[in-house]
Amino acid sequence: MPPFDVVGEEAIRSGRATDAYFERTETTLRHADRNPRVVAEVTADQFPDGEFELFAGLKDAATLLAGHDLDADAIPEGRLFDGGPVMRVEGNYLEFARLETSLLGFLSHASGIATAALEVRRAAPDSNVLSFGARHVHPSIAAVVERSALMGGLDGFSHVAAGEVLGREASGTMPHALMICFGAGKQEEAWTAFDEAVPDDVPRIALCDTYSDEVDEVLRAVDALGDRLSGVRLDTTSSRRGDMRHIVREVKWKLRARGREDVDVFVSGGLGPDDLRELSDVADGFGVGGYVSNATPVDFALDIVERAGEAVAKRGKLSGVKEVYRTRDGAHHVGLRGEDGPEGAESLMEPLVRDGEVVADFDLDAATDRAREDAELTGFGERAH
Ligand SMILES: O=P(O)(O)OC[C@H]1O[C@H](OP(=O)(O)OP(=O)(O)O)[C@H](O)[C@@H]1O
Repeated sequence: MPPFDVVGEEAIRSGRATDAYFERTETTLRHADRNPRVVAEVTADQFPDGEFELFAGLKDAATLLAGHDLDADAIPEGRLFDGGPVMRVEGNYLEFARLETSLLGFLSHASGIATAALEVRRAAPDSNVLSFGARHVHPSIAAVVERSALMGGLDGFSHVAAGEVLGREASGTMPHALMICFGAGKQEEAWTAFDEAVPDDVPRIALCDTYSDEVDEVLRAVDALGDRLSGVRLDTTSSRRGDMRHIVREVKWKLRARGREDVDVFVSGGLGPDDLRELSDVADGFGVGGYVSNATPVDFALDIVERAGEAVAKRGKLSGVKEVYRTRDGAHHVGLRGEDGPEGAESLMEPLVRDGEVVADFDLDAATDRAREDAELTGFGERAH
């Protein structure tokens, strides 16, 4: 038995990370000597409805398909979509039947998290926003959470091992546990010990809400660390929160009165886009956890839409191979392959896998840029969203 309840990489790659009915399907199709050439599409909604979502998780999905005798196309990571396929797979069905479960899981979870991150980003476009939510999810998907958060436009993340996977460094300073290890009335000792202990390149951001009033602790942190203090974090628990906007403004006022306008004020704890809209003109940065990491996965399904060259579909699904477009005015359009798209519209599908070889690249910064540009074009995350 493995030490943790984790389905491993080998099970995912080999296709054992699947639902049992695909194994039964394979057995039945082989028994019947039937393995049709099909086109299958991954779709969340059939038609556009004005609600965009951000596409993520494609790097892992492509890795899953690699080495199988099939072709695949997809919209690039970081594009917004609203109805119609985000991906299509063409090949003999038995090449990829058992991969459906993991394929949808890779895309669904990452896209849900990336969409929530983009909402957060759009709510406070100029603030420093970090992803703090890995603690809410199974550790085996921490890198998925942090990569998706970055794709949505967050500025950094807290999870150390996810940073190793992504080749980026985790951020963060001190929890309440550190303050409590020193004890009430000894906040100065905790902040000073932190300053003495951690490397110089770690920002000195003092947690200022543990035992007493936020303004009081902030001014004490200023006195304790002097010029070395670069910021303060207010993580006031919800039962004691009061008017956070007023508290932040008062903190900023009193920092200014001390000649310490340079000290940044960060807010964290239970925040979502509405809170960031409310606070972004007074606070300098935010830590956002559960709103992003606990996002509902996108409800993707994989459906066969063409069998042996003939358009097919189950009831309620649209038959035939489709293309998706971004129109000049920022709308999403779904049409049949071979038809002309709307005039001036951009076709979104690109080659992903050819003859089992991954032909796309998955640069995270480029995906983040696409997400920002698409959000601006489509109006994603504006108040009405
Ligand atoms: O609330 P979320 O948006 O999900 O963000 C994550 C929260 O987790 C931490 O607090 P927590 O009280 O769990 O830990 P701490 O007391 O050690 O800081 C962190 O300080 C955030 O407030």
